[in-house]
Amino acid sequence: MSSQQSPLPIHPKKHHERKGTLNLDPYAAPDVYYGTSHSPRQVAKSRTYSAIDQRNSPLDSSIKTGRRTSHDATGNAPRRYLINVDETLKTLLAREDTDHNIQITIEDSGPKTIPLGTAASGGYRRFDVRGTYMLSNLLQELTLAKKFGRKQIVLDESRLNENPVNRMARLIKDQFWPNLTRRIDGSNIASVARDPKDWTPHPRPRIYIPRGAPEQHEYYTRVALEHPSMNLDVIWLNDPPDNEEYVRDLNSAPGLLAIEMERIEDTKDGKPDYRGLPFVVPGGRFNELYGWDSYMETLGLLVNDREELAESMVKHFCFCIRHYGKILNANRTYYLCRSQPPFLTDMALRVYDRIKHKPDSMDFLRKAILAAIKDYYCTWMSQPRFDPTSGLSRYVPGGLGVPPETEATHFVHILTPYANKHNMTFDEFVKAYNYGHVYEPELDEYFMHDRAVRESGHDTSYRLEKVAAHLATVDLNSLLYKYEVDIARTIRAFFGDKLQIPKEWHVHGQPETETSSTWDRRAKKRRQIMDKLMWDENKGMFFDYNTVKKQTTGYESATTFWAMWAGACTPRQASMMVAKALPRFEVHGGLVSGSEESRGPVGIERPNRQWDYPFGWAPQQILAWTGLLRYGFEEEAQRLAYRWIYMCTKAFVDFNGVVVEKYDVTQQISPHKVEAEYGNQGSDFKGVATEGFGWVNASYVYGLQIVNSHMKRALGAVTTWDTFKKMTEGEVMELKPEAASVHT
Ligand SMILES: OC[C@H]1O[C@H](O[C@H]2O[C@H](CO)[C@@H](O)[C@H](O)[C@H]2O)[C@H](O)[C@@H](O)[C@@H]1O
Ligand SMILES: [Ca+2]
Repeated sequence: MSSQQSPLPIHPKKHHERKGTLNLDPYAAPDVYYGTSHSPRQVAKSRTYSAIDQRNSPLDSSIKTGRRTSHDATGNAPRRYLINVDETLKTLLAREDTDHNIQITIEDSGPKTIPLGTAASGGYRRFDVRGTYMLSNLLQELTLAKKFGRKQIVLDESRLNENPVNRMARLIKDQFWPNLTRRIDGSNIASVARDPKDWTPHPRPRIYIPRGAPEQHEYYTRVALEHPSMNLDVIWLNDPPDNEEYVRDLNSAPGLLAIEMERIEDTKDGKPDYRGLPFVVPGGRFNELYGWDSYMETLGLLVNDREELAESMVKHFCFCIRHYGKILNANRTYYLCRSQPPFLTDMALRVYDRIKHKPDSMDFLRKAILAAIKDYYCTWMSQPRFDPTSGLSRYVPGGLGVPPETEATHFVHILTPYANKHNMTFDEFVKAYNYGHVYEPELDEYFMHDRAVRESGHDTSYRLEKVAAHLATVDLNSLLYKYEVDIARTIRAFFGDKLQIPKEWHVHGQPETETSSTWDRRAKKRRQIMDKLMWDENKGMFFDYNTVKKQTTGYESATTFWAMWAGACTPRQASMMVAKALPRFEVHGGLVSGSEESRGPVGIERPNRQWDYPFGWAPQQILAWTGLLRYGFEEEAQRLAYRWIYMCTKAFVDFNGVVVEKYDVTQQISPHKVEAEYGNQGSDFKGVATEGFGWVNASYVYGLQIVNSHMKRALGAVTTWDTFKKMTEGEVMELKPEAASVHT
């Protein structure tokens, strides 16, 4: 074949010229792969495309009719295809997407094969791309190429038949994290301030600024004046910002809450200029800085060497604690009274460990610990969250009325009987109730618990429904135990056992200097109380403690393993949890949130709750793996990580690269299909998933640090745990060295 017909790098003399363009890493990120390798200049220079014999292009009639064609064999060189993007996309979807959802999955019943012309033959020789996985990868690649404006591409086959574990990990690193990354500043405020959950008739971008950040008010005011078309509303926040009536009233004009910015070079006319620090959002309809999602994401970001992102998320939390008094559920006005499970100390220590060579790293750690101490006192150890009788803490956020951010229909079944009772329409009743024009103490009680459920992050679950605000949960108290030990350890190890508290971080009644012994005592005390009030020796697990009824709830929840994560249990308790509790939660795809028995029967009258059986969530897996490793249960940690990674990989392979917020961990075939409450964020994409879901992305790359290389190979071949176990029976499993460092 002449070089005219085959101008791709098969000619040694041409090889050098094409370095960095057509000879790109086949696994390069899409912006590089479709941006550089197929730049218009390169296309014009190369005769590749003009050399395509259209009669033999992948778009000829034989493809459209699905007829098989004969192929030439090639040598051992990696194969590349020459593809006209639009037409191949059209043909591919027409043949293979038989249920028309713009995804190619195992539920489609097309011929499952499409011939593509090789680049080496100028499109003349063709080979079949076969099977759901390769075809769906083709769809994903073509969709990406189109997004980058490519009309024609040279596509490495290795992008289509890539080991699925490598592919998913690669997408998380190169695409999902960047696509989930946001900043809030003048360059994008008009779009990021928009809220897909905004319920008002005329949404507009609004940014609320705390009184302690006048520089941001000045900055955004200038941006709004300079860009009137943005229609940006810049509003001072009241001080204090979390008065319940005030927060309720803000629901008629909801907006973003300002977070940390960095000063950059002044504008041309000498005005102070700022840039928002980056952060990662959870994904789906959640487009803000979230509380515990950010911690989970941090674990994945650190695996993927994105410490600068993790660092700035810690800085955002410090900003939130300083100006809003807490780590917010998320930075929207309707979350001003609500926090989420606190992970700041562990997050900051992990980040510090990765940035300690930087000159300002000690400042970073100091500020984060000062912020965590303030969060501890103001949020978690103040009433109503702190229960002085038990000495434990509960999720009890403030707030009035109906949480506005849920789906419109979410509370219909609860509120309709009250609307009928007051002879009002649904909307009239909600308004009257929110503004105290009708008095319904039972509803007040219901919504107090509902808000607590949301603050717990486990929204929603029969474990917590109608009782959450009374519960000293295992999860929260384990996290606070971890705060206490981390603070003690940090003060001792980094601050000479004397941490001075500057004025801006000082809390009423706090000593001017914090020392480790106080924090050690607090931790010891909490552990004793947890042991006394929450531990069940017979069941071998910790249970939530009802501070009103003064008894444990008996609801079996995977949050029992958080005590292991935090180091709040004895080695003996840890062994008992492994022996007795673990079998109650371990299923096909890892850990289920709670036991089926505790959840009880479900049906039309009692629908599934997304944080109950049979659903499994990334944070539960991550914390259990880390806890198990902490107490020396490597085998169990590896097995659970294997199960979870297998399940995510299987869904990814069979369902067009899907990565979702949560999974039905009992399902072998389509675990990503979850019919509960808010649907499943991350499943609704056309052609290609571009973000995954923050904490699942993190769990995947973090879990890959825990399984050993043998397991990783088996996962790449999509081998179930049971098969893998049979294959390796009798072998002694090696523990990956990285696994030893996954806990702090
Ligand atoms: O809008 C409904 C609820 O959405 C959030 O909760 C869920 O998503 C969060 C983001 O991934 C996650 O942190 C939480 O655990 C999920 O249950 C939000 O946090 C809730 O406040 C909100 O009511
Ligand atoms: Ca389909």
